[in-house]
Amino acid sequence: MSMHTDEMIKPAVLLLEDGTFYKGKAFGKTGTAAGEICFNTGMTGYQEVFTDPSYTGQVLIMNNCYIGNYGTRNIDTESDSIKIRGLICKNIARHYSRQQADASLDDYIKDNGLVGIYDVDTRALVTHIRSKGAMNCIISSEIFDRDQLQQLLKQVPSMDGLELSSTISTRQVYDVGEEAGTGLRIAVLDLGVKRNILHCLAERGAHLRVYPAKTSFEEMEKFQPRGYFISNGPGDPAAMDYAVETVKAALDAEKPLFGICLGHQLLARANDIPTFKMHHGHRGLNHPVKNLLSGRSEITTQNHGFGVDPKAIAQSSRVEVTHVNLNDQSIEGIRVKGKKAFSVQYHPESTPGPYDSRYLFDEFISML
Ligand SMILES: NC(=O)CC[C@H](N)C(=O)O
Repeated sequence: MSMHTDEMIKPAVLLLEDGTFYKGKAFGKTGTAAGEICFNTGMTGYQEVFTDPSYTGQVLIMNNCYIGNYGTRNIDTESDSIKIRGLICKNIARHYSRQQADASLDDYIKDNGLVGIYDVDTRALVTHIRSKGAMNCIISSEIFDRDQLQQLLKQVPSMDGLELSSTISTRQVYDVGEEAGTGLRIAVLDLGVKRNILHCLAERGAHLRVYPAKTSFEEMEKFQPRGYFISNGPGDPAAMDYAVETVKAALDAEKPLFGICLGHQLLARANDIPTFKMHHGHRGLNHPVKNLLSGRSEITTQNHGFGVDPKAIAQSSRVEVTHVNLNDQSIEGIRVKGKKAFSVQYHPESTPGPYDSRYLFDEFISML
């Protein structure tokens, strides 16, 4: 049980690149944090979202008006630590209730050294970003001077053109899943992989070998994998030529390949389809997507700020669209003609989110 008393309430501030300024209250670590501001519309799953490596470098607004209601659990994580740079909320739950919880969100955030601001009008803030688009921001519970904050904010790099995967990818090669027997060896290029993706593959009998972001195709071939998985991850796919080369080599070798989110963007790039920075991205648990091959719709989990160019795909002789977003018609899935290579922009592993798209893991496993 976590209690806040009035004496514990300290001020915090938020400044956006366009000068928008909010006063709120501090929680988590006392400090300053800056990055690209983005918002997630999910009503549950905050801990999985905070630990998703694809959020590296971002300050996150949670749209749900209360965060922390069910505390935190040591196992509800998508990586070994919180990856969001900072957190913006309307309310932090003063009490949490869940029998299996290990800690309050407040304690968890403090332990992870995350700077947070709450009591911000998040509805107004999200509406602002939806109309003005993605931009950088700074939050602080130690610096309150706007000029000083503005100076610090100017030093924060734009997400456009930023390569981040190599900063958070595994340093060492490691194995997950069945090691003796099934022969379903998959080489995983870790660009910031979520744990549940590895779990979804391993529970289908795969033996995974997970490699650092800058591993070459030749190096991974030594494992003699039956297929390649290209993971999700943070940053701008346009700044990742090294990974595009790896994907191209896997395609040239006719190896089955599955990509999720960043992996999808890289599969597009490997086929000369450029990516672009979206206005404010898709982040939530209820994005409707239509599978054009089956005619079925899925409710999907999403977390991306870049997309693949629809015009280039329409003109491509190599790639075809398999999934579209029913909200804005953006490209959600592609496959490479004549090859066993496909990818989706959304997150079939969900966590948090619905299980509608788990069939994609079955399809990849059956390709092997
Ligand atoms: N979840 C992801 O893999 C995100 C991919 C990429 N960093 C984007 O924001 O679009």
